[in-house]
Amino acid sequence: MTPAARTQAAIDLLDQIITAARKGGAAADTLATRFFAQRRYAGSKDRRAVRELVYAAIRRAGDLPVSGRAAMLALTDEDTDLAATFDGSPYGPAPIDAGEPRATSGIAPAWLEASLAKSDVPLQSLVDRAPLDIRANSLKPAPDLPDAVELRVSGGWRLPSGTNIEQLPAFADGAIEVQDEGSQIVGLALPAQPGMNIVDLCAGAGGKTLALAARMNNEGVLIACDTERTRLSRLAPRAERAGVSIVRTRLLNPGQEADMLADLVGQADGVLVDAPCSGTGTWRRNPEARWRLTPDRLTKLQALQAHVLDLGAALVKPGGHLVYIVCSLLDDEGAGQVDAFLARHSGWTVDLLGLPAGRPRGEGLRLDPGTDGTDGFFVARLRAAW
Ligand SMILES: C[S@@+](CC[C@H](N)C(=O)[O-])C[C@H]1O[C@@H](n2cnc3c(N)ncnc32)[C@H](O)[C@@H]1O
Repeated sequence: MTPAARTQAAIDLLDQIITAARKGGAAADTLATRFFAQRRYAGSKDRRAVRELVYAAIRRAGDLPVSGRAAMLALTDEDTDLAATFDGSPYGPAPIDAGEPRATSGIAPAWLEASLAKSDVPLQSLVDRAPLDIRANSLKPAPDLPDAVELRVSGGWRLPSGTNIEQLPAFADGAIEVQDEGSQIVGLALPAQPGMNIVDLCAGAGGKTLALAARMNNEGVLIACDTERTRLSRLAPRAERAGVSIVRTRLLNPGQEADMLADLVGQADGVLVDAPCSGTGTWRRNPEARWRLTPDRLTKLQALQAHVLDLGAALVKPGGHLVYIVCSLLDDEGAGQVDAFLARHSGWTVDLLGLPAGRPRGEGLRLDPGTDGTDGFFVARLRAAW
């Protein structure tokens, strides 16, 4: 592909991403995969170049751009080579008209930037590129990763960006899992020992479940729940690959969770509530997610967070732990949720957390990309009365 054709391809893909963000369609990564599957003529260098242009344009635009062309034009202000590809050549974009609309640069839509500021969130690095972190699975022999750099968390490693992880023998053997350093760190907040009875209430595809199972040395009971069948169904094959046999999955029906969890009430040594959230801490990985969030969606997420916290609390046995995690930096989803929980439930106390990253925020700790170099998280550990 010519440089101009790559620019036009990036504009076309951005148009699809913008439409999907507006209408609640597929994520950018999924759209990119489909886009290239339909354009077999694009070689690997073309695909990489187009992806880079697309993600640079997404990262730069704080709010939903009016079009893919407007998003790309915003990049041309600092990139004269890119501007030169708007040359009207076959397969290339039309020449730039003075006064054409350009996407405005920023970190997030104005309402969201205001919420982040209210929560004292350092805005720098929120949409930077994320590194590639893995967790070595202690249930398997130590992986051979000559180019890896050790992280602050035991068993955590950073691989050179661009590593094709799925082609590493250690991945096929279940000796490593992709997991952001911050995610590994906040998971440590739940005491997990061999023989314990633990519930991972919002397990998803099991990123934190598998880390818990390894810390339990695959001994005890680990019940992984979720309301999303597709996500939860990805856990069993991952567990098998990782040599984990203590996980029992339980698919919950939204609205009927309490009934479906009734047999577990008051039984768990520990419950992890890795709650559904806005994902403001993971924009490095899904930068277009900030175009999708609305105040109404945020309000609904907050109600869901309070709901899953209450569900989780009921499962904890006297003296047991409830750990609340969100990959959001907003106080309304983090520290504020824990304050509201403590106001609703008497008899719970808060444990001080000593983790290798993060700073105190309300009754918990917050990790942010700018300060910690991890995805953003809030975590708090609560203890049930004896
Ligand atoms: C942040 S994600 C979990 C990520 C996962 N723990 C991991 O480490 O990869 C939140 C999960 O909560 C699930 N969820 C939403 N509502 C729920 C509910 N009422 N009960 C249980 N899980 C729920 C979502 O389907 C989603 O998979």
